Amino acid sequence: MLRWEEAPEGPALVLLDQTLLPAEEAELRCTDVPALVEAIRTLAVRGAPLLGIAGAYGVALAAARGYDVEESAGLLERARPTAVNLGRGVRAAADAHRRVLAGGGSAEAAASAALGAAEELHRADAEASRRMASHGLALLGELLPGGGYRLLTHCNSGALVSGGEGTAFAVALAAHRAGELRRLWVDETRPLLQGARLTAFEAARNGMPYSLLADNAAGSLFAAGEVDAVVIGADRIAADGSVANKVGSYPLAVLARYHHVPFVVVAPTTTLDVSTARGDSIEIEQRPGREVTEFTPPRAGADAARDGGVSLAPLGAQAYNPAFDVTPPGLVTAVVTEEGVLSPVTGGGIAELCARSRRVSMS
Ligand SMILES: CSC[C@@H](O)[C@@H](O)C(=O)COP(=O)(O)O
Repeated sequence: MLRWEEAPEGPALVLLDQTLLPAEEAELRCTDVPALVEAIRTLAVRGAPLLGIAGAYGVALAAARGYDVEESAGLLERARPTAVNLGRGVRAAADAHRRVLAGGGSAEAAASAALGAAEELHRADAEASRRMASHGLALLGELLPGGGYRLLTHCNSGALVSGGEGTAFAVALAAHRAGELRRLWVDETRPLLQGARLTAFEAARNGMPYSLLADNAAGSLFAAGEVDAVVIGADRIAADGSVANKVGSYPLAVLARYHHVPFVVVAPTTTLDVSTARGDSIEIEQRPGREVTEFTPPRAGADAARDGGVSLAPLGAQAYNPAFDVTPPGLVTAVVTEEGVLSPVTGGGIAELCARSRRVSMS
């Protein structure tokens, strides 16, 4: 969903602008770091794994175009706080760049090392996605031996956020290809509608049986016995197994527990963060209140910050708009990574997965 482009006037990072989906599939060419930072803040590029990849390419872009790499890395890393992948991707490329310079290499060689780190991260994420889909499908087979799954998902975790086919969505897609997906329930995911705009778009593209629901309809769906499992992604998993993901994930976990339905988190090991001890230490991004009080339809050239949208509330209404919430490990049935499945979710298990991944992944 993004690519590096070499052009006579210099390199660019080309993104599919997710703010315009599903109305329009348009590309956004970032030729400098401020443009990429803006694309990250406005969610033109989004989702934990892709943020890591974009951040790494951002450092490569700064290096290739002769900007101050350390300063650019700082700007990128601070663009959004919750997904641990962003800082990780940025640091992986910045470290590669720094190592070459420290060894007496040229600026060109350092830039090429930063690009190599970004490409490696991109490739490794595609591979992780394949392995998560396979582990996740096997897990569903164990949890739901009857087959014919009705899966509920939240936000967007497919190819739009990944070097491959995604995280939780990739598991649902694998179930579909295996002939075992009876229905994908797609939460619309207020206020920015990643479910309605993006997951439904990906489900339709893949010919999956899906239905969209307003987030507040989930309770009645569980009560009607229509959900066999919840599958969601993650933006950061703390050392104790707490899972930060799109706001609205935690209420689904509570519902799932009450209704004895498995709640499965699918995330690459690059989303595990053992340096954050507990869920309440995870920084939760607070977004502008107007995302709740106004609606800006996806359309070419629209910019919610500049144009505003259609008012949904009285002028001057205050709003609470956290982008993420945290689900405690006790409510999570399993965490599926490319290195295997952890169930039950414990701090020791997270540390073990993380240690295993260090051989293949980044610090
Ligand atoms: C692999 S997707 C996991 C998460 O990144 C996803 O569920 C999510 O919360 C994305 O939030 P967003 O604010 O759209 O970047």
